Amino acid sequence: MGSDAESLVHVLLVSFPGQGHVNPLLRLGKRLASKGLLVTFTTPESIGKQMRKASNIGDEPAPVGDGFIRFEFFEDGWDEDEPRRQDLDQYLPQLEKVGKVLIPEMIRRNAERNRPISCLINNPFIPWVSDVAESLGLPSAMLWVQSCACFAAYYHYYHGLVPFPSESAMEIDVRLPCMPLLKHDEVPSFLYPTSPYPFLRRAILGQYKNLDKPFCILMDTFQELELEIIEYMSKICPIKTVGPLFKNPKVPNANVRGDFMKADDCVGWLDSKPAGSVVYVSFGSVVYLKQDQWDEIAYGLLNSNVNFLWVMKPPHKDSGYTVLTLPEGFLEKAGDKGKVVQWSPQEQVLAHPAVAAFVTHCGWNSSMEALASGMPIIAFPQWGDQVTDAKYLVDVFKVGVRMCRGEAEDKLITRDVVEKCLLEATVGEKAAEMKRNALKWKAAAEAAVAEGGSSDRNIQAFVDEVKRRSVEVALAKGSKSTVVEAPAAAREGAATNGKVELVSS
Ligand SMILES: O=c1ccn([C@@H]2O[C@H](COP(=O)(O)OP(=O)(O)O)[C@@H](O)[C@H]2O)c(=O)[nH]1
Ligand SMILES: O=C(/C=C/c1ccccc1)O[C@@H]1O[C@H](CO)[C@@H](O)[C@H](O)[C@H]1O
Repeated sequence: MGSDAESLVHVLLVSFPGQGHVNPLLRLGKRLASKGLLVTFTTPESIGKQMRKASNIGDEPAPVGDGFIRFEFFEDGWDEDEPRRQDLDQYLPQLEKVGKVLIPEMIRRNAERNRPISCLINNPFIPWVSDVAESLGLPSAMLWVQSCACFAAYYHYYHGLVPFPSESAMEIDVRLPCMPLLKHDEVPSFLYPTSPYPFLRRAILGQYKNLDKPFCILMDTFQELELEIIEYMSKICPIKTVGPLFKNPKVPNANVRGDFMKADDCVGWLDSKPAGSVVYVSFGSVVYLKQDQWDEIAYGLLNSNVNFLWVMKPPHKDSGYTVLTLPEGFLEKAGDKGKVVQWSPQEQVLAHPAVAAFVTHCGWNSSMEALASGMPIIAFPQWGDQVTDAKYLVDVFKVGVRMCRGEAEDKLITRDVVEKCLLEATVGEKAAEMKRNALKWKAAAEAAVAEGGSSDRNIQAFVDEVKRRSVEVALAKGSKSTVVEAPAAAREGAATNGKVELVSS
């Protein structure tokens, strides 16, 4: 590795191996690199393999702005085709067991190769990363990859601060400070007593058990979007909002991406469509609908007569899902009005002038990408944070219409409802009003990440703090020579050119 990269303060980003987690952490990594850090991104090799195949990930550190980003993956201890990876109840403990050994080894290896790590950053579902940092005397931070509203909901649940739906009172509404009243089915659904995903509730609440360990909780949201709840929770936890992370004003190294699948080409097809004439339909990387629901959506799309781009990702072979099919003759009937792909370049799609609205499962990444692209949505949430995000997108941010309330309702949304929602979001006064609101959020998002905006200031403050702490870490370890760009406070009385040289004892 070039000595340029070796002289920079080095942070290690450890990601849960899900697309909705890798994307925001990698985007944060690029942002930190652009501000002059050396960033190493790691996640299990099973995903590393897919990322290398689908995206442009080389062996050398990639230059990003003033810094660099590089990748190192770790083995999770299971065979390549181990089906238990799809069962998080088994996989999360395995990841913790292996990660607690291999991440310290990775950190030691990097120190031996003249790039000592000064800080660890993880995303939710793998809260043990802050234990690793603590055991090695390193600072850690956590990137919360959902909304601040969801963060607050989990916080109040964990500390038992307000009543939540329980077995004896399933349908109670939940009143949280600085938030609209949440109906029982608008609370993050992992908290329902009947949730089929108790392992995800455990994983997320594990993060709250460890919440005193990270010195900073970074959030992929922005001050202006969730003002009151961010201010409220910031008095309790060391929160810094840094989103929307996907909107990087300086677009440093757009080649570094973390897709698990190569995106199909659909931009040429979009180019051939009139402005505001296409509905984009995607349910993210994990949600998988039932065949009868898929059929209703298909007929709703045909009957509404809109142009559509529909993502139909293949299920993982060990997921237990059967492959969805389209109704017979569907593609012929749609003709050039419709395009079906396995994976889309979503950021480009949402920014495309042909796209009028987005039917989304309301994962937080998709929600932020839509808001920051000025894209009205049609909410089709299923579980977890998605049901809360849908509430906010429709009733608080006012950029969408609701097509369903979530998986727990167990209700087939018929083709008539699908058609009605598609038309409501694309034609008429309500559609125009949602578009105006969406464009306001787009402008606010751009201002937040622009130089001097709320998220940009927070990123810069975080980078300065990491650099300051790296000096402390190096001193405590009596480590080998590390040159850092010193933050203003540390510069006083220090060496020339704003650099501090620490020499090993
Ligand atoms: O065809 C697709 C579908 C999704 N995404 C990306 O995958 C991520 C999905 O994250 P989200 O939180 O929306 O949902 P999840 O997949 O975690 O449920 C987002 O960054 C999307 O831009 C994409 O690039 N192409
Ligand atoms: O990535 C996941 C969940 C992955 C999973 C779940 C069950 C079995 C295997 C893998 O969740 C998504 O995370 C996003 C960020 O927290 C969130 O916004 C999306 O709604 C989730 O779908």
